[in-house]
Amino acid sequence: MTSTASEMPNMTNAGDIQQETILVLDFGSQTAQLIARRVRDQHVFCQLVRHDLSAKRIKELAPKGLILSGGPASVYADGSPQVDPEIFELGIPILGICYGMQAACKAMGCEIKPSTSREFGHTEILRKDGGDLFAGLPEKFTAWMSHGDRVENLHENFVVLAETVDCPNAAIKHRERELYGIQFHPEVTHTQHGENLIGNFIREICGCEGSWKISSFIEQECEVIRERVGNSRVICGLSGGVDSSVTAALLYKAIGSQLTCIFVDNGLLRNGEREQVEYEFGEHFKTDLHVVDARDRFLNGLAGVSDPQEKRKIIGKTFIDVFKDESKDIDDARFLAQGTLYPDVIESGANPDGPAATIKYHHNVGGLPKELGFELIEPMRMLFKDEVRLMGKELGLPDKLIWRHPFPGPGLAVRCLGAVNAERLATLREADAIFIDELYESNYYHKVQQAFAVLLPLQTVGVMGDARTYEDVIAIRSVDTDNFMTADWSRLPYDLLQRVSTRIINSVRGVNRVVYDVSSKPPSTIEWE
Ligand SMILES: Nc1ncnc2c1ncn2[C@@H]1O[C@H](COP(=O)(O)OP(=O)(O)OP(=O)(O)O)[C@@H](O)[C@H]1O
Ligand SMILES: O=c1[nH]c(=O)c2[nH+]cn([C@@H]3O[C@H](COP(=O)(O)O)[C@@H](O)[C@H]3O)c2[nH]1
Ligand SMILES: NC(=O)CC[C@H](N)C(=O)O
Ligand SMILES: [Mg+2]
Repeated sequence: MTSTASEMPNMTNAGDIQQETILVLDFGSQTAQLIARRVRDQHVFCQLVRHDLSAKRIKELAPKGLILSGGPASVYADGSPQVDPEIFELGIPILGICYGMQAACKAMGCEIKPSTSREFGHTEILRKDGGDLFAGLPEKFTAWMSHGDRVENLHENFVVLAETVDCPNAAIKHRERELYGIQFHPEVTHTQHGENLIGNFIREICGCEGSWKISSFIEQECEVIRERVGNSRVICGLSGGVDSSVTAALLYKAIGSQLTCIFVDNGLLRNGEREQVEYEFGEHFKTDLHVVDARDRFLNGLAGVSDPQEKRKIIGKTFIDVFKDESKDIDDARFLAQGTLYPDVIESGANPDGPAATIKYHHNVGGLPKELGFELIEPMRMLFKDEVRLMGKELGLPDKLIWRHPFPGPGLAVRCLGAVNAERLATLREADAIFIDELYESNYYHKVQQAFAVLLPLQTVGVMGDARTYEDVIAIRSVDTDNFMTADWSRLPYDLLQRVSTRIINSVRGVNRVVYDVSSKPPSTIEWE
């Protein structure tokens, strides 16, 4: 069978989930991802799905529990997202958080209204009842709230577990069903005992044992890969980045010499990157490594294109074309392995069960051509970056590689805003190398999670050697993040920024201005395109 990108062969299908799973129904909360991470911290697999997933589909997926996330809307507003009321008949324990609680209560016949006193930030929670959800928690604790609506006229079927000064129904439980609601957010670290509360829900109430560990995931995936691949060969797109290196290491563990790695020099790489990959993977790892020089092919394809989504699509397609051509000489190369991660999948809106918003087409997911010509193997499609790093460690990869900053597959093309050509790429490459060098020199490289330079599509006026200049602007970006779904800009020391700026302006021809990006994600993203 030849798979197309839209079929997504190893997407979760009915019956796919063997391990105990919690599903988070996403109502658009900024912290929905965080809920999933918190659940996984308890060694229980957790997936984000769309808020209106039908009860029928949920039953097929057979989760041990459901968590309804918060969300920006008001449940009483026209067109606001609602749950399928049938989910309350499935007999699966449910925890509603903020909007999720309000949506559940509305479905159960309670009234939700705008509150006269809204609660944002730290709020004291006062417990009123024992109960499993709060087991082991103190009578009073501080939680993080962010709501303007509240549940009024609580139905008699509910009992109140906790209140705050301004919110009489801060935590509730249905008398007959395993249905809980909390108006505060246990997933954020500002909430005291949030971890215990989530732990109580998934272990005591949903009955999860918590056996989902990276080491068992590796063994399980190796089995799945061996079974799927049989005696065929697997081509792995290897970029030298964390994700594909871990993918390659996992595949090597599973199928050994049936693996061929292809590194594509797409002309969009950073200074010295090709040499580094050739050295590290050719010398240290005994894999069959093909290095393909496809610089002209990519740059010709990108000529005259400045739309970011268009760039990603062209790059995604060219990658596949290169993989196809290169694998012509490789016998029975049926499979293509990629280091696709969960955030790539979610942000591309590519999971039919998942939340729908398309933020950008990651070149390796939404940017893939329809007729792929390979069956995809994406063992980490359900993992977050920090989990992949753990897996890399478990598989014995060196720290230097595991802790490398991520570098997007479309490379410098999405950091060279506007036209992409050899000359502009050279300018960007030089500026980027200086920034990274200074980060290493000052021991900041490993204190931040991702840093890079961006070449802006505009010129500004400068004065150099008493003469007017009208030249390019370089933006530098550095972020602190643990899972790349949310991020804050790094508070780099001024003298470091100053050294970077001086070195770039003095030595990179055609640049007369450097700016530092002070935006967080959200509302910005980490990359500029
Ligand atoms: N230059 C390249 N040659 C071959 N394959 C590539 C190249 N760049 C990206 N890919 C493929 O696309 C996938 C996604 O790229 P992405 O940048 O997200 O991951 P990565 O490079 O492996 O890790 P990191 O996020 O740490 O950079 C890679 O896992 C790899 O399979
Ligand atoms: O392989 C990739 N293909 C892409 O198209 C792509 N876009 C963003 N990124 C990387 O993803 C992380 C989050 O980036 P954003 O905040 O810009 O969405 C950051 O680490 C980005 O570098 C990509 N990686
Ligand atoms: N954080 C939330 O889920 C907010 C829910 C709803 N919009 C409110 O203001 O109450
Ligand atoms: Mg990369």
